[in-house]
Amino acid sequence: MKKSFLREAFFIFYHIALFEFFVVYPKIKILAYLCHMQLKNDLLLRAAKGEPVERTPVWLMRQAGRILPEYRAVRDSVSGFIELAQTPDLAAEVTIQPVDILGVDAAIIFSDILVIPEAMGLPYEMVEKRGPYFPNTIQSERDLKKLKIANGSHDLKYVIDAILITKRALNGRVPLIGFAGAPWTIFAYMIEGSGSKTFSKARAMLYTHPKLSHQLLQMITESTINYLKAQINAGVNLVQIFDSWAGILPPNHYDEFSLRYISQICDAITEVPKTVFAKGAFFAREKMGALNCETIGLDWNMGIAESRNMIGPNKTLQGNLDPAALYGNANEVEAATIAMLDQFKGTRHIANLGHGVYPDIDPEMVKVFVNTVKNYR
Ligand SMILES: Cc1c2[nH]c(c1CCC(=O)O)Cc1[nH]c(c(CCC(=O)O)c1C)Cc1[nH]c(c(CCC(=O)O)c1C)Cc1[nH]c(c(C)c1CCC(=O)O)C2
Repeated sequence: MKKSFLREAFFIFYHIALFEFFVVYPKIKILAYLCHMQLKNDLLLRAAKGEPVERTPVWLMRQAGRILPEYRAVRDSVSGFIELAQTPDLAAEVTIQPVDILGVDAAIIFSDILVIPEAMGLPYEMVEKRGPYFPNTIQSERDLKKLKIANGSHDLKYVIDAILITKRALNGRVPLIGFAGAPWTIFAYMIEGSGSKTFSKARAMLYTHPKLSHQLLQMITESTINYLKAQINAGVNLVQIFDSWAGILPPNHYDEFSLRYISQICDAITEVPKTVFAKGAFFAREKMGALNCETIGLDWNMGIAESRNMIGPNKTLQGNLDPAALYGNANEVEAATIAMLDQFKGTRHIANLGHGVYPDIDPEMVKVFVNTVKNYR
């Protein structure tokens, strides 16, 4: 009798324990995870999806690094940009600085578009005051054979770790933006080996070796998709593709060697909203309206009303104050920002500059820009 009672008690206890462990505990964990992940400010995501917003969200391209003395203090504590980007705790710290100091509505993970060539087997250096430099470049089939398709979570683990730390530290205050370079812009650096006014070696390659160009662009595209998916799994809420050198291609080459690959990326990324910023691609605006993405970034040369007509009503537009407008005094910055906001008329808009903020801009003027957007109705 006593024995069978004990057996019964053990049996019940055993099942309760099983239920707790496999049903209740995971549910609590998932709930905690969701609560933690719930964004307190999701203006950027709602604006990207075309949902109603109380006010226009605002952030700045290249807001992490460049302008803040707080950034320079962290950077001076290590050997330079690359070590900073590869130290997840520090990368997370400088990612969050603009949220704390400038009051922007989103953070963008501190890294660089050139981590992709490195993960494919082509390392870069960052030369003080001159920019990126690749000791080896791609010139032939033989060079291409040395490259591999990058695996985002393994080859770029330091970025993924920085995202995980940033998400925890942000605690849902604002969304975190992930990013990558567009395949054409990455290709341009891999062929040219450094920045250039004309990228003539990279453009020559499209004429002299079209097949090799497509092979390399396809490898970059697949690496980029892997990388963006790894960023999304780690918690980024939106991704932006930077095609910084879009504007140096003729329209037919832009279709064939850039848009085609951006389009593959947009189709492959289905988990979060996507922004495509193609600097100088005024000639491609109609086609960009047909991309499978939520937001199109405008540079400051692109007319706002004209861009809306060409891109259509079904995309959010991001931009596009001239970065040089921030050299003005507070009244001038405010007036320029209001003039820009007036033209967007509040419809599907994310406020930003028309390109990255310039390194010698006074952070106080960035605050005037941000606060003008926040107070605008
Ligand atoms: C073309 C391009 C690059 N990198 C990037 C682009 C696309 C955007 C654009 O068109 O501006 C993108 C980028 N680079 C960096 C970020 C971090 C996040 C952000 O603040 O937006 C982002 C989004 C950090 C960085 N990338 C770089 C720095 C400066 C390094 C330093 O601290 O000295 C930072 C903070 C270096 C870099 N990296 C690159 C160049 C040409 C340079 C040198 C000149 C410069 O500062 O822009 C390549």
